[in-house]
Amino acid sequence: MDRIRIVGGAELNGAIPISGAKNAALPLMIASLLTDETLQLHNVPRLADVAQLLRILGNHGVDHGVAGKRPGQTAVTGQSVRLRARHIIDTTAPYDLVSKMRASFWVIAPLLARMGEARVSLPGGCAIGTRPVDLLLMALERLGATIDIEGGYAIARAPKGLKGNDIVFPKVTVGGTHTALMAAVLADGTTVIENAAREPEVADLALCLNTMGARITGAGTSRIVVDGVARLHGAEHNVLPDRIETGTYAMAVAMTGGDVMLEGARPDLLQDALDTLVQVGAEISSTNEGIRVRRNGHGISAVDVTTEPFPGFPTDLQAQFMALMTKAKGTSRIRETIFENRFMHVQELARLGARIRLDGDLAYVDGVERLTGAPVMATDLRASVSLVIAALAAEGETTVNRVYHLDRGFEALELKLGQCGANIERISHS
Ligand SMILES: CC(=O)N[C@H]1[C@@H](OP(=O)(O)OP(=O)(O)OC[C@H]2O[C@@H](n3ccc(=O)[nH]c3=O)[C@H](O)[C@@H]2O)O[C@H](CO)[C@@H](O)[C@@H]1O
Ligand SMILES: C=C(OP(=O)(O)O)C(=O)O
Repeated sequence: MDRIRIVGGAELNGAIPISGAKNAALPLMIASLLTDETLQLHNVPRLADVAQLLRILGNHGVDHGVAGKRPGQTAVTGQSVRLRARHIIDTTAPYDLVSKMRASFWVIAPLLARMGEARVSLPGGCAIGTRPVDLLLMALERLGATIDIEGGYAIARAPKGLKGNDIVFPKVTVGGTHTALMAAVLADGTTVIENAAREPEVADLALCLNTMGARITGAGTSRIVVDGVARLHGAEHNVLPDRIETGTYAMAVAMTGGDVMLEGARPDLLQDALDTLVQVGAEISSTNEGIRVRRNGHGISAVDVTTEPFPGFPTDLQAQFMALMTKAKGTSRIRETIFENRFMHVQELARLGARIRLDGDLAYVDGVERLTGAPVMATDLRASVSLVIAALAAEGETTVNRVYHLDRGFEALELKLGQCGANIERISHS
């Protein structure tokens, strides 16, 4: 298993190209199941999750190919992926595939919409908490599907097709909104999704679906209206930049000090997190090139945050922000409201000398003068990168084990940080 070795203490200076968003690329790839024509996606990050989803889609009959680089794509980021689901050969997504990646459960919606049936293994929980799908199934039922749970599988059937209807989500769910959208686009009549997730990745999916011939308005707001169409066609679409990767590197610069241009990053995708970083003591400016993050000289201050659905502070940046707060002046209170167990990084940060107390969904982080390197273990994707951020500012050497978590969501991490001056290397073990 690969490990990452970091010797802390170096400032970050230079430029980091921001990759396409994992959490947009995955539902966009799944949308290829909705048409028998080709969907070509550009700016798809090279990640383990993308490779795994290609395997899952292949099982349903999707042909794929990497279609070559576009001008402007660098060696470090992105690939263009061509997907064609000319024939769906299997409407079952088995346990051994779905259990490896939660987002693959979303295939249930396009398979049902196009084929009238889908049999998809329930995803189960993961390190950050339970990952329920009751609201995703509720959305499909509202569109006329029958749902049976048998042998660990959700079996959705709509032999006469789906019918547009109102779907009111009792809480904001990104997966639920993706599911509702992908089912409603081919339903007969109009669907109104109330309390829809406003995450940019939902709007990106809707934009792509509209390019494929769907009729969706209001994506990016909490009320989305979908007028169903009989069929969708092929399209070409650019995946939007990864706001979580952007925020992660912004926090790394705030942690180490320095001056880095996050190329291609869009401030509108993470305004709340950027405002928080300004309160912490970083300087943030937006240019045509991207977002410039600087911190020179003075230290960082403790700031409280609460994770919330978009446009609030994202749960996917909570671990990274906690790493930053370990060296802030004062005590920061960090409340996690989306996942009940997303504090697995706390005990590993403690190994580097962080002082953090947990009380239910609240973490109290008392800033310390110095962190010191140690061997640490990644427990999930964002937790693992929080350890990298802490290690960059720790004295001495840190080894981050279980790097496969990082490879799920951070493209060329050691290259991107290394070219800005970080002392970081991957130690490969075959
Ligand atoms: C709103 C939110 O921040 N969602 C995050 C969530 O999306 P993801 O799509 O995984 O999760 P949801 O947005 O669906 O879940 C939001 C909340 O709703 C609950 N829920 C969800 C579905 C369901 O059927 N029943 C139910 O009760 C969840 O337990 C959770 O507390 O994790 C992703 C990966 O970390 C993040 O990128 C998303 O930003
Ligand atoms: C936890 C994440 O991914 P997933 O929902 O696929 O587990 C994430 O993107 O931070």
